Amino acid sequence: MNAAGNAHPRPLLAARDLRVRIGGRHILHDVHLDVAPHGVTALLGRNGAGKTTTVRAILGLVPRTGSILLDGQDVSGLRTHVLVRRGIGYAPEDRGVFTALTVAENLRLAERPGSRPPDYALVHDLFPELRQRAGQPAGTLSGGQQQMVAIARTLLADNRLVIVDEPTKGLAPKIVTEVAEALERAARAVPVLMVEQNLAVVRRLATTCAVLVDGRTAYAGEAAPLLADPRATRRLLGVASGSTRGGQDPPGARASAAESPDTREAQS
Ligand SMILES: Nc1ncnc2c1ncn2[C@@H]1O[C@H](COP(=O)(O)OP(=O)(O)OP(=O)(O)O)[C@@H](O)[C@H]1O
Repeated sequence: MNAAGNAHPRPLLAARDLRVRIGGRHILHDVHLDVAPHGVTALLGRNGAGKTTTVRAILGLVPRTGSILLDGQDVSGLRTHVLVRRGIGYAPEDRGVFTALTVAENLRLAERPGSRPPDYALVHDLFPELRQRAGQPAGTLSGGQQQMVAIARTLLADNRLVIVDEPTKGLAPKIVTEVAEALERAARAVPVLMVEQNLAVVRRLATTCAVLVDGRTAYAGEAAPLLADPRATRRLLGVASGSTRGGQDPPGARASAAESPDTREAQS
């Protein structure tokens, strides 16, 4: 219960009727998404469903319509640099690491004059390797280490929401576990919106989720009931929930919210 006596606290970020059109093509039609004020919210969907575009729309990196509230304040019309100043951190799918700069220099880029001092203790506790490799050019790091730099940067800045896009993509299983552990601990400090196709990672980290199908929200709610329903995950994500990786289309599989009577439909 929150102070108002509601079972569901106000979402930290609430996107409604988010639409994106690029080059005359409708990429997002009607996305709505609530990011919980605590822990990890997962954004799921098959390849090409619109997950990255949704994140980019929230950040103002693509022209969008619809409403976006951050902590109840309308931020729909704000440009990216203003949203960043308002405390939205972003670790993009390509990690956005400056390869010619050292690890320490990459981290220093996240420091924001005038806001609270960067929490290097937290970052070095989560990612001890980054302290050891402080003087190493980031371009010589492994993919997993670069991912750690990208996540660490979002934690150093004084952010109230961190968005990570496919943090475990392409990583070896051992590194996936390390990144998942770090995110789990990071989410105790700041709420996280995570685009992820590794359902084992989603199961471990996310309490709430939204599933996109063809640029529309097809499910929004608790993650556990969805992941416990192999028929629903097969329909919406293209895999049975016992599988590790969502997002791939098995032959003959077709995600359709309309044909999912046992799956809670998205609510406006
Ligand atoms: N700049 C763009 N120009 C044209 N089409 C685009 C652009 N960006 C995305 N798209 C298209 O929009 C659709 C959604 O792409 P998006 O990257 O958001 O999906 P996704 O769910 O993140 O996919 P993936 O899991 O493969 O990363 C895809 O069909 C993609 O080809």
